[in-house]
Amino acid sequence: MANTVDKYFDLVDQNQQKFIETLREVVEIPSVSSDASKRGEVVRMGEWLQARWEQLGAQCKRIDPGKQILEGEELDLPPVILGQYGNDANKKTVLVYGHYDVQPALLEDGWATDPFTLVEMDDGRLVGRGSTDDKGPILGWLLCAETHKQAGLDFPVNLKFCFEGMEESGSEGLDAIIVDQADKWFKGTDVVCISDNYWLGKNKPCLTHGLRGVSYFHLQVEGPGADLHSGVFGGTVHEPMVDLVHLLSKLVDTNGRIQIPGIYDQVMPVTDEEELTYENLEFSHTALATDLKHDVIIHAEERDTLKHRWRYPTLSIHGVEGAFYSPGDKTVIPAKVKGKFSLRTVPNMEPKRVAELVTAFLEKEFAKLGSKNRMRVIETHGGRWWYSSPNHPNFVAGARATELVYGVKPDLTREGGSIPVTLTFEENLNVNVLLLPMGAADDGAHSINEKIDRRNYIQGIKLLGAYLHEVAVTDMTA
Ligand SMILES: C[C@H](N)C(=O)N[C@@H](Cc1c[nH]cn1)C(=O)O
Ligand SMILES: [Zn+2]
Ligand SMILES: [Zn+2]
Repeated sequence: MANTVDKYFDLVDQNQQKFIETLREVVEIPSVSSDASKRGEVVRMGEWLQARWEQLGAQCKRIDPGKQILEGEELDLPPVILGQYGNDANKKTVLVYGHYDVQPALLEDGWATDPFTLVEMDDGRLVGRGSTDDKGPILGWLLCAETHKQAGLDFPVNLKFCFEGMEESGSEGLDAIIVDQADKWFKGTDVVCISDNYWLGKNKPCLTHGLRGVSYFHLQVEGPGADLHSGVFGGTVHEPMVDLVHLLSKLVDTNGRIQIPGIYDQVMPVTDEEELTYENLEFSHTALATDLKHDVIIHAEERDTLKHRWRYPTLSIHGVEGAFYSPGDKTVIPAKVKGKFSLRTVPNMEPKRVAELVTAFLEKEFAKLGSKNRMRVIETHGGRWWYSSPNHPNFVAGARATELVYGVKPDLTREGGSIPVTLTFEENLNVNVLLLPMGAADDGAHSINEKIDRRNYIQGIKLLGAYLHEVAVTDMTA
């Protein structure tokens, strides 16, 4: 094994520039799943992936999950690309998952360069939307397989893959496909690996064994039939935006404490054993404050910041649809506004209970306003939290691979973000799932100037390959 892996590492080093060009090609496809006008681009990205894997000899199956209504338009959901690369009864079978859709990005949001053009900076940052979330990592699996084939190296496992184009918009349609394909396409899977999250800092790699869930809400307040002149109607009608701002202000206090009664009732208490897991992690408020560009950290202790990222629920307010937001001064009373907020959920919160508590609270608060406007709470998408033991041999394989590539033992972390499909794989395939991130803490996923460092991208391609070689020689039944 050592010889093959060394050859593989050498080839990855030699092909660095080519791999960056491949990343450039996919960043140029603006596959934004939340934007109806970009749906064709999301599909094009899925087709790009399928074509490239088929060229390599993988057997692929495209599943179109159905329709969705977005911005009042009926749209085809982007395809789920399932694949099988290699089918040797003597090898283990690893299923990898990733997503080829990205978050929205506009130059005017504050990007220094065009978000859909990959730019390599002097300090090694490869800047472009999707570079770290999740186009870099999904290319990692492809480039690993291509490199083995080009060099005539034996591929260590049978690889199954599942790539979706709706992760950033609630993975609509995917759960049903996984349930349906559990005994078909996914049959024979020994372990699952997902590369779609980030290290805790900039230098120390990690393995991740937990994710928070997400419950996303629209709070709609509707009043008059059309926007009104504030000089004529201000002070004489109930304004939807005024009601909405009142309601949004009740959800969470300025120290991040959720104000919805009952929301913390289902949260698992911290045990002494869990306390120990916050020791010796490579995480510092100094580094975090630098990444944030301004010290806006609420908590005094690092471990409290991590607890509020990993194991306590949080509530964030994202935006208001229908409100005036352009430059300049418009004296309008918007007729209908939608406040958007989400909760990140943790063990043992149940999504149904969360929705009930949120709705009951907002209805009560709205009633107190005595407004003649109409209010609705709509849960638009959700995903469940996931928590797993990091003692499974799949994690041992991930740790060995990390040591081989980076020369250090990885930290064991949980992730504040959500990858809803993780639990669906675990429950329906009855196998262990490992999260093996490629990117670093300061990559700026979902933010402006998203990047992946050249180091993380190239070493990450090695890491995914090394992991597959380690799985091949690790007893997964232990
Ligand atoms: C962690 C992962 N890379 C990610 O960014 N997940 C998203 C999933 C999501 C849910 N609703 C919209 N997107 C996230 O955690 O926000
Ligand atoms: Zn992602
Ligand atoms: Zn994301």
